[in-house]
Amino acid sequence: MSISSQEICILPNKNNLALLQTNGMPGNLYNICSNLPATPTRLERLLRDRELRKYSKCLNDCEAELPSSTQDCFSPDLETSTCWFNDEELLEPVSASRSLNDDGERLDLRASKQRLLVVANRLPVSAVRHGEDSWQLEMSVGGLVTALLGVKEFDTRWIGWAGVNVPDEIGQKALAKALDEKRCIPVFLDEEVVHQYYNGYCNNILWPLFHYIGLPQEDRLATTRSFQSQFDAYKKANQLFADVVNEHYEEGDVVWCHDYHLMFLPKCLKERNSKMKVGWFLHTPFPSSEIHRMLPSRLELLRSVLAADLVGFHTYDYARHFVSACTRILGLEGTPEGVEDQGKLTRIAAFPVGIDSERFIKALELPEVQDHMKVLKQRFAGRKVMLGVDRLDMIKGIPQKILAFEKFLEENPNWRNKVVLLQIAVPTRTDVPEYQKLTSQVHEIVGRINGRFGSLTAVPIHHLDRSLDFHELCALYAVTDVALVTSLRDGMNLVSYEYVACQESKKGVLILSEFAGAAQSLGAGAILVNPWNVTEVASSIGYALNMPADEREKRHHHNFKHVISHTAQEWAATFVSELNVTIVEAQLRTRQIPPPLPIEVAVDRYSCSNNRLLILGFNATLTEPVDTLGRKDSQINEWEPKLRPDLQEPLRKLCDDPKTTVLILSGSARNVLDDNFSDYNLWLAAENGMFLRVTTGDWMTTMPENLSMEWVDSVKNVFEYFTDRTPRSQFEVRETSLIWNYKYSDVEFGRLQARDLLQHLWTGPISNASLDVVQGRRSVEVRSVAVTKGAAIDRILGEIVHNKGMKEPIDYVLCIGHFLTKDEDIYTFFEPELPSEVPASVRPQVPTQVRTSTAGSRAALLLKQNSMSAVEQNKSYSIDGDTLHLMVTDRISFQEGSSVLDLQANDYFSCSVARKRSNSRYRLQSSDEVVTLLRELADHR
Ligand SMILES: O=P(O)(O)OC[C@H]1O[C@H](O[C@H]2O[C@H](CO)[C@@H](O)[C@H](O)[C@H]2O)[C@H](O)[C@@H](O)[C@@H]1O
Ligand SMILES: O=c1ccn([C@@H]2O[C@H](COP(=O)(O)OP(=O)(O)O)[C@@H](O)[C@H]2O)c(=O)[nH]1
Repeated sequence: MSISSQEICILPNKNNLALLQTNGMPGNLYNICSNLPATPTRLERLLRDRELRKYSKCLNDCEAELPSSTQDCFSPDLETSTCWFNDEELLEPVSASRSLNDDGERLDLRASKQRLLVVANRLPVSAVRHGEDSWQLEMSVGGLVTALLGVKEFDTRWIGWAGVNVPDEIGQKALAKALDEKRCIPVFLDEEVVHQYYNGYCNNILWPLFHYIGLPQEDRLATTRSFQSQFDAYKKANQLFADVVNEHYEEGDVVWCHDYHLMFLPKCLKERNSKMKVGWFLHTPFPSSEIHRMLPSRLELLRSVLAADLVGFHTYDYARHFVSACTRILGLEGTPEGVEDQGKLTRIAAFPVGIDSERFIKALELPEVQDHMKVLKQRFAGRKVMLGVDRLDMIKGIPQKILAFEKFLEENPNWRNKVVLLQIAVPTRTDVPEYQKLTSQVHEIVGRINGRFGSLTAVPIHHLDRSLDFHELCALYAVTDVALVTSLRDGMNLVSYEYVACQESKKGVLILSEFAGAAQSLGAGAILVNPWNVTEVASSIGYALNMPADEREKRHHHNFKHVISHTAQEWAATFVSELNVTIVEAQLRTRQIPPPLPIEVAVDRYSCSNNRLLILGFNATLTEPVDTLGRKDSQINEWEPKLRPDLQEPLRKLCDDPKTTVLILSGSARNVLDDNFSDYNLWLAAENGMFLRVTTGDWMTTMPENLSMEWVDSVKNVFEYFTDRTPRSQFEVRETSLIWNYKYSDVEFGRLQARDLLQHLWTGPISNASLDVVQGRRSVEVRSVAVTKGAAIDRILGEIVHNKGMKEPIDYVLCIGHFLTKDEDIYTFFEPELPSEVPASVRPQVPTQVRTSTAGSRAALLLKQNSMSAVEQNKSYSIDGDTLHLMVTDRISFQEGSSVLDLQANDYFSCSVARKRSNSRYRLQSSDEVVTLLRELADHR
């Protein structure tokens, strides 16, 4: 039995329950098929890569002990004045260390580092113009910069916007040159694009939406109106980034796109070069699909991101939301590995970012930091100091923090002169009106509280609207007693990591919002709070200030261990390693997909043959493609499948060709085929071949004699029950099978219901019946064991040959369809020596031998020319209403002689339609391609 990710075909049996896995759940059977023997699994590759990294780090550490002249790295100075980040290690260029081949197998310690193009809206430096061709570079502020500056394992180049408009060529050249020294490459965006793309679409639409703030209340309508032009600017800006990447890309580079500013970039890059290794990482939360679906551009954004090979998030929750958006909004398949679209898998995973902890720990020893610490200690002597460090952004919950502090002072008068809140509020996105409003709001609250609780000599809140330099910040982190992080939502929040890194001697307490990604990693050591609950935050402040030393120590120790082991370096290395592995895996998977049908060859062989058989599936092969989510009426359409109008003419021509026999072989009921094909001169096989009719004659049944249908009523009851309880699901009763379809229902609810249904079928009243329960992508079908297209074709061929009085053997077979794996036995029927488990990659593309005239091997195939007596002797007829029953027993003995099927290897074409994996020899992408094929055949008589 072959198994695909879409359908699992299992005989009802309690022991099979372990196999009952719906897509998107661990243990999906897809894993089983994708693991070719002797091929390392993804986990094996990743573990091996991790080992190599550890080994290489160990070696680098040893190298670091060597005199500096023996090391081949240089560190350009960063020209800064107000820059707080001026460490010489930053933005360092290449030094030798290690390299992995694509399989992660070889360690070459002297080879150069892997080239990494980091593409982010913001460069680590922002430019300030000092003259026509003179620029000063200042370090940019924000967690993304902090995280990426910690990435040192690669030969990295940054591509991004320098935060300034440079309209003139002289200025652009000079800036590019200055940036080049820092291994940065600028993307120039003009003022209008920045306004619409950065201030508008990024920071006024995506940012608030991704942080669950919703669109700005006051100008919501204005935003709605300007949405399209902002989205156009967003796409345009992304294309400009792509152009710069393409200009600097070298084969083998890893291109790592960052954040919500560049969701369109993976698509732009892959369209130009599908071989480029592209990863995309989101630094913000990815919201529930219920939020994402509000975006008018929801489909485009998701699809563009999915063009990447690997998509990363800080937490499993964000990753889960993204997968859910893809399944609910795009209707794609979510698997444990990621999201699958037309056979292309985009891997989705969580990669929590960290900081370069060593840098902070070492900085505490520097004299300038020690000096700052001394000053701060003197300044706040006798008072406990609480610290807040945030960009002045509405997601950071600064007003909520200050209000909680006010409540604490209100309720704890004894603390009023003994505690101070130091709030560093770094100005950010100052051109966006919402941010301007926030600044005034915060100033107002701070003023009010200081007025209320301040004295002539001291105020409870020290609020600074500015950034600090690195040394000042480290000193602050080190001397304060409590850090207060009250983000309403925050992708990660690196401030909390930095605070922990600097608290090894003081063991201060971290109060951390449960809505920051960091809560998932530092949650055990921190005091977690809901920032919206001012009372809870106020009491947590009291708890933190009064916490005994041993509890502080325990909590700090836990977090410190995490911060020093989950560093930015580790984050980047893990992401890139996983990206490399994903690419290797994608190549392996591609080899499992059948190659496209060589239409020219199929047509050419067709025109050279004399007695051709065309076996065509109906649903999704000859019908219009239906779009599950895009069109609201598609469910209704699918209830009544219709032959595509553009197929009518070619099909008629093919049917009228005396050298061609056309057989429509479908799971559909007889009336459906009658409705569509009565006017054509062809053969209809309904219900997977259990009923057969030449359109000039009556229906007959080819059901095996002993086929029991006693189970139908019980299964029908079960299906009715589930249909009632699953909105938009439906079930169809056919004569030999029952199908429950939940394609249009809520994906997750549908899956859960299917799981329940299957469990009931396997353990309930019909568990001992001889049935196949076939789980389709979003359906469950129950049929008798003997009912498959492959089993029926045997009898059908016998009848066709007999009925037509064929004198010549069939010398060309084209069999195309969108068949369930269970029904793909029809493909192997014509080449039985091929085991169905053999993946497409291993199958010979041109088979050496297909079915020929060996006597006596299979019923109804081998007939003595001019004599149908063998078949006739084994046939019996009965009449039931309008139906003529043709009973053919499975075992028929044949007289020796020539065959009705004399098929050369290259005259047999099995071909799946719109299937990701298949046992067919070839594939067609969609029914559109079927149209092309049939038109071509019809033109070659
Ligand atoms: O570049 P700006 O528009 O001035 O904004 C600064 C950065 O803010 C965001 O940072 C996020 O990334 C951090 C690191 O992963 C994470 O800890 C934090 O929770 C996020 O808010 C934004 O995502 C960056 O693109 C901006 O550069
Ligand atoms: O005056 C300051 C205050 C903070 N930061 C840095 O800004 C980053 C803030 O990152 P976080 O993840 O906490 O939030 P984001 O601002 O990225 O949303 C941290 O690395 C801080 O050290 C800074 O560069 N200058």
